[in-house]
Amino acid sequence: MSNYGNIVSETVEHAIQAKGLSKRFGDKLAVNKLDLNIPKGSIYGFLGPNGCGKSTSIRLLTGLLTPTEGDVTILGKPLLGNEELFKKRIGYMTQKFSLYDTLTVEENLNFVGSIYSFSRQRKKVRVQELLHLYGLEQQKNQLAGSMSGGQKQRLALACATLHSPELLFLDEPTSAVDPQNRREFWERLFDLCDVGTTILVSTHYMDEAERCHALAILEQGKKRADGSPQTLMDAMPAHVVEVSGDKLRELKHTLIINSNVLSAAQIGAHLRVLVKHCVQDPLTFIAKFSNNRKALIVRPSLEDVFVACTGGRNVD
Ligand SMILES: Nc1ncnc2c1ncn2[C@@H]1O[C@H](COP(=O)(O)OP(=O)(O)OP(=O)(O)O)[C@@H](O)[C@H]1O
Repeated sequence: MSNYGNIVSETVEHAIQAKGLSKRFGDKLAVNKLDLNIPKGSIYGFLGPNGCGKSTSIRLLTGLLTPTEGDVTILGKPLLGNEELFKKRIGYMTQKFSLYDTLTVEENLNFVGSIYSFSRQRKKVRVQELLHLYGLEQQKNQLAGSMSGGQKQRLALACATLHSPELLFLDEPTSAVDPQNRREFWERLFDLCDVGTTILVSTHYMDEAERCHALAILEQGKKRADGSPQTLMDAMPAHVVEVSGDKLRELKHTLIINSNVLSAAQIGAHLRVLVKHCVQDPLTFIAKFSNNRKALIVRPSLEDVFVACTGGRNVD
């Protein structure tokens, strides 16, 4: 169902559009002139380090924060003035999962159903459906506070989607869970996407960002690059050279002070070096320092793109 592949087409319907979106807290410009065009039915990622403005951007797009400047259009209508209307069409899962620890799994879901004014019968049916869908039937009488990270995450997603929102915002939803739970969680996101839900997810993790149909790399409140993972990798603004041999730490320290080197990081038995595009022949350039060590030009990864776009600062 995703129409991300048609993003260049004029006929693409957008779930989220933002133009010049900015948010200032005192002297701090947390979000700086953000432009977004996110097609309906796609999974879009915000990738960036702590404090780069991911959560603030999400709060601006959900109407929980008022922008200092800029406009947001959600599902074809301006967000400003329609915040109440959108409450029923938007789901939001926060980093902390926002569960009531002293309520059971079922009580948490019932509570959300009441917030959305579901009738008793509709609530009963929907809660049973979600308990089944998210594998929580066995835990339905367990207090949310006593559940594992993965179970809490499933319950939080069930709560955020109880009212079947067309648009779902997920703020670092997998920070507290193990890789297996992260995998399963992403399968559930694609199931939601398949029935037409548009999902915006923020993350620190490269592997998660690579699962998105498209993503924005954010740094210090600014969008440094955006596009599908493949497009970003194809348009990588640096050469990637992998060097192998001995004394790689020594070589790293020599390379990193050269102004044509964006980054040098050891990955296993290789040194992965990002050389600026202005260097015409990166292998000859590296050979000047590498003392007959083996060097190869390799395909960029999303992490290389991230490093090149953000000047070498790492996500944590
Ligand atoms: N209510 C606020 N008042 C003042 N400063 C704020 C407020 N909310 C966020 N900030 C600042 O804005 C910047 C962006 O914060 P934000 O929480 O959006 O980043 P983030 O990318 O979501 O970080 P994290 O990954 O740690 O959640 C940070 O410097 C933060 O301290």
